[in-house]
This record gives sequence, structure tokens and C-alpha cells, in this order.
Amino acid sequence: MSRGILFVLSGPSGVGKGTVRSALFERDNHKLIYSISATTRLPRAGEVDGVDYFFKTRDEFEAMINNSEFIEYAEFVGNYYGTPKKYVEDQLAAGQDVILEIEVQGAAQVHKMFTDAVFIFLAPPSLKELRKRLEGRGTEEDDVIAGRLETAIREIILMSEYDYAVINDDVQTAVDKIQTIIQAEHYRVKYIEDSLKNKILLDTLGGN
Ligand SMILES: Nc1ncnc2c1ncn2[C@@H]1O[C@H](COP(=O)(O)OP(=O)(O)OP(=O)(O)O)[C@@H](O)[C@H]1O
Ligand SMILES: Nc1nc2c(ncn2[C@@H]2O[C@H](COP(=O)(O)O)[C@@H](O)[C@H]2O)c(=O)[nH]1
Repeated sequence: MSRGILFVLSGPSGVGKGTVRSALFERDNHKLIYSISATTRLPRAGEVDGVDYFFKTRDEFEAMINNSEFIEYAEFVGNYYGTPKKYVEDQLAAGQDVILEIEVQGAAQVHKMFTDAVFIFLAPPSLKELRKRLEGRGTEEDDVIAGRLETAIREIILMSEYDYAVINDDVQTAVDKIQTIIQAEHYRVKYIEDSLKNKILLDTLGGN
């Protein structure tokens, strides 16, 4: 069985990564597995431990860092965020595609470790629209929104390091594009089974 493909969806806070991922999963019949991150951020209203995030204290998170339990982790506007290693590695080994929804420092760490991973940058149509989305979500105080917008400028500059860039103007259009990327990645020559290559060659030589 061939390994699954690791997809990394990154982009500034508030661009719509979670919204686009949920819409993608509604269409995808869960062929793609979402990796739930750990964070020291406090849960927002309605967020559930083990569904949205694994919510940790700073001490718990730092113990996980010391035990090498993360593929990557980063500090983002005052909180830790990280991707638990075991779940992702188990799913990939079982042939499942996995998607990470993470900020850019973490994506850069994944890039070093997983050379076959596919990196998609979700971009806002403009910084003005990004601010509108962050304010409209209403989950952060003004000072945190300001910190996230300041970070967004540095993140958008890094877009050129990614394999693909998708502008999230309209959610369904962004999902169409990401679905196309996922499908295309499966047609890479390196994923064609040797048995299929042999069959093509043998059929040709047999003259049938
Ligand atoms: N294409 C879009 N057009 C208009 N609003 C959008 C669009 N996509 C997402 N939104 C809205 O923008 C806000 C932020 O979206 P979302 O929470 O999915 O962003 P995010 O990138 O996952 O944020 P974070 O990184 O902070 O978790 C939400 O209120 C969402 O409804
Ligand atoms: N490097 C990582 N970044 C992560 C991870 N999980 C989420 N994130 C990103 O953090 C910011 C803030 O998230 P929020 O839920 O507080 O709005 C956002 O860009 C997320 O994508 C992770 O495991 N590693």
C-alpha cells in the first residue's frame, strides 16, 4: 500500500482556512483526514477539546515539546500551537491523505521534514478584507486582531515559498481549486504503482 499524501493548508489568521476546510470535507466524504492540533489558547465559545483542538496548559505543551511529540510547533501571537506526530504518521502509513491547517512558521518546519508534502497558501483578496473577516468573526479582542494582522503581512510575503496559492474570495471557488490540486497530486508519476507500469509494458510487447 502506498503512503498517503500530506497536504499543508496555511495562510494568515482569518483568511478562512477553517471555513474552506469544512466546506472541502463536506464534499470530500472524509477521504482526507484532518489532524487536530494542540494549543495553549483558551477555547472559544462552542469549541470542544479533542474536536477543534487539544487544549493544553503551557506546562503540558512544553512537556510534549520535550518528549518530541510534535511534527512542528510554533508560538503565534502569544500562544503555542503544534501538530501531534503519532496520529499523522500512523494515518500516512495507513495510506490516508492528511491535511494540516497551520500557520507559516510551522509549515516551514514541515517542509524540512516531509519533502513530499504539498503546500497550499490560502490568501485573502486584500488586507482590508482580512481585517473585516477577523473583526466580523468576533472571537478576538482588538489588540489580538492587530497582532494577527501585523503577522499576516509577514506571512503573505512568504507565499512564494508554497507550491500553490489559492485566493479565498468565494469559499466554493476556493474549494474547487483545492480539490483540483489534491486530485492532480495523485497523478504524479511517482505514485504510479510498479505493477501498473509493468502491465503497460507487457501489453505493448505482447502485441494485443
Ligand atoms: N470567502 C469568504 N468570504 C467571506 N467571509 C469568509 C470567507 N471565508 C471565510 N470567511 C469568514 O471569515 C472569518 C474567518 O474564517 P476562519 O475562521 O475560517 O479563518 P481561519 O483562517 O481558519 O482563521 P484562524 O487561522 O484564526 O483559525 C469567519 O467569520 C468566516 O465565516
Ligand atoms: N504551527 C501551527 N499553527 C497552527 C496549528 N494549529 C493551528 N495553527 C494556526 O494558528 C493560528 C491561530 O489559530 P486560532 O485557532 O487561534 O485562530 C492560525 O493561523 C492557525 O492555522 C498547529 O498545529 N501548528
